[in-house]
Parts: sequence; structure tokens; C-alpha cells
Amino acid sequence: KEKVEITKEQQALMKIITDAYNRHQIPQDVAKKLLQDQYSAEENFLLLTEMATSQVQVLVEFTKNIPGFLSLDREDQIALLKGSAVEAMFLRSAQVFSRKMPSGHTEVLEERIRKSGISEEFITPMFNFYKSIGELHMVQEEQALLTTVTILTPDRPYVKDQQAVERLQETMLDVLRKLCVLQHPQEPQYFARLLGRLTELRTLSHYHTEMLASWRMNDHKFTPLLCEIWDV
Ligand SMILES: COc1ccc(-c2nc3ccccc3n2[C@H](C(=O)NC2CCCCC2)C2CCCCC2)c(OC)c1
Repeated sequence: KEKVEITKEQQALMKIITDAYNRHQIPQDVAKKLLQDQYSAEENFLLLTEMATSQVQVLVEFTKNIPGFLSLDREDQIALLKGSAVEAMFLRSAQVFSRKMPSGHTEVLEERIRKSGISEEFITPMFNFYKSIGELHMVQEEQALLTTVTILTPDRPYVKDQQAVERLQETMLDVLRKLCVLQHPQEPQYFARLLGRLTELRTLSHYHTEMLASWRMNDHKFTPLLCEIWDV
């Protein structure tokens, strides 16, 4: 049984990333807003675009705290942000959905999302993903590192120096792997399950543009930042 040990440097790296991840939370909690009132499809779409816009701004601030990210080629930094923004948004949504809430609140939240205006065909894959993330009961360090690993995906479109991104991602994967072994000793497959979620996340993110276009309303308006990031 090999002794898994997180080094001092890895401990420091994990602290920087987790603190940044917790610091850069969305200002206004969307779940609370959704639990308060039922909104029309138009109001929900506006809420989504507002939340997503602020989440992209939060994501940009978060990436600045990933050790080594700012040393990457400037254009590659943009390519990584653009390439991971939708996945990071769904990952954050899954974490919001899986948060421990007073009994009955998760069901109300699920109902509000089902009735939000999103078209039927996307509801099952979206909630399957949310529930599969919830079942992992990730600690905050795992959530922060999983988002970091998602951002540092070398094969995003237009990334020039993929090797440099790969080296950074591998550094993060090594810490995440050790953390999983230490946090979930009874489940040796936990790390593999975690990475399997990233495949599900990528698939869900492929539906994103259609999910927006099929939102039950006419004339979908986006913020300039979302037009940049969402290719709409
Ligand atoms: C593209 O289609 C969709 C559909 C649903 C969601 C979604 N899933 C959620 C799970 C938990 C709580 C909120 C959730 N949301 C929207 C939202 O506000 N998402 C935020 C995005 C930035 C990061 C925090 C969450 C809601 C849905 C109900 C109507 C108002 C928007 C979604 O979030 C990408 C995208």
C-alpha cells in the first residue's frame, strides 16, 4: 500500500486555489432568489444571463490566482477562459444545486428550474449531471481543484502552447489525485469517478447554445460579455 503524501508545496498550492475559489463566489445567491419566487420564462432568462455574466467575471478573477496561469501566453489565457467558461458555469450550477439546503428546498429549487423556461429535452441530462456531482460529496478543495483542472484543459480551440497548459494541468491533477485518496480512502475509484464527471460536463456543455435558443420565449437578449463567451 503506497503511502500517499501531499507535499508542503502542494499544500500551499491547494490553499491558494481553494481560498481564491471561495473568495470569488457569486455576489447574490441565485438559489435563494429562486426559492423566494416563481418567475416567468423571460424573467428567468434574464436572471440566467445576469448570473452567468457575473460568474464569467468571477471566473476571470479566479484564474488569476491559479499559480502559473498568468505566466502562460496571453492569448492562450484567453483561449482557456473562453474554452472553459460554459463548463465552469455548469460545474458551479451543479455545486449550487448540490449544496446542503433545509429539507424540501432542493425539491423546490429543482421544480423552479424545471419550470424555468428551459426546454424539456435538456432537463434530464442537466439534472443527471447535477445529481452525479452531488453524489460525490466533494469537499471544497476538490471543487476548487476540479474547476482548475477544467480551466487548464490543453486541447481547447486556439491554444498554441498545449504543452505548457498540460504541465500546469498535470500539477493540479497530481494534487487532486492525492487529495481524493486521502479524503475517500474507502473508495480507490473516487478520483477516476471525479474525472469521469468532466466528460459528462463537456457533453452537457455541447447542448448549451441549443438550451439558450430553445428557452420558451422570443427575442433572447444577451450581455456583450456573454456574446463573447457564449458564441451567441
Ligand atoms: C442554459 O440553461 C441553463 C438552465 C439552468 C441553469 C441553472 N442550473 C442551476 C442550478 C442551481 C441554481 C441555478 C441554476 N441555473 C440557472 C442559474 O442561475 N445558473 C447560474 C449560472 C452561473 C453560476 C451559478 C448558477 C437558473 C435556472 C432557473 C432559471 C434562472 C437561472 C443553467 O445554469 C448554467 C443554465
